[in-house]
Amino acid sequence: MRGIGDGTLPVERFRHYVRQDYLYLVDYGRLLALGCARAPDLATMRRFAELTQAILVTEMDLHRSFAADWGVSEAELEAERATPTTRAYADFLLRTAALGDFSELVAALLPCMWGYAEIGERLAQAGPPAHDGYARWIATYADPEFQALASWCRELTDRLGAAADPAGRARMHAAFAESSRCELAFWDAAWRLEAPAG
Ligand SMILES: Cc1ncc(CO)c(N)n1
Repeated sequence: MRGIGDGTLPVERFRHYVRQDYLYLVDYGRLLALGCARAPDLATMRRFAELTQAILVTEMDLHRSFAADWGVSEAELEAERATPTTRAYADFLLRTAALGDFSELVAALLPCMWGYAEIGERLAQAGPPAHDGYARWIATYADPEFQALASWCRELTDRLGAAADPAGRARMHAAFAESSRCELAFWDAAWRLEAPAG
């Protein structure tokens, strides 16, 4: 992340990250769409629809723009093979969405939004790097709209946590912790240029 902030990140690591992140975002979009379907009220449904749109359109446009810069087509991005780390993270999210309750789903999606909002904000405060692509990456996550969606996710998690019984809260904690571990592993996998599964 520091390498994105100061423009020194070797581009092969960034490329690896963008290609795997594209696959990740497809499933993250599915998670949000499932959240939309399961949301307890219409106002929450609308937010989930907005979140889904923000990921599948705005955020993935960023990835598509990088791919275009590298002469990589959208179809090639989609055809990329997932690494074990990408697969494990996406499987965990979708398993939680399929088998857990709405509160667990929300706790599982929070580290993704919160982590990137935090990184985007901090790197933006330090000023844009000389590298155009990395500056674009930072601007996407520092954007007030992304920041607002991340804040809303935090508030929703707090509300659901306050309303949950101790066992429900423990399940939320577990989902949040597992997702946070997956986030860290995802950065590390790009750094190591992890090979695709199978
Ligand atoms: C792995 C990962 N987590 C969170 C985000 C932010 O949506 C992202 N693009 N990728």
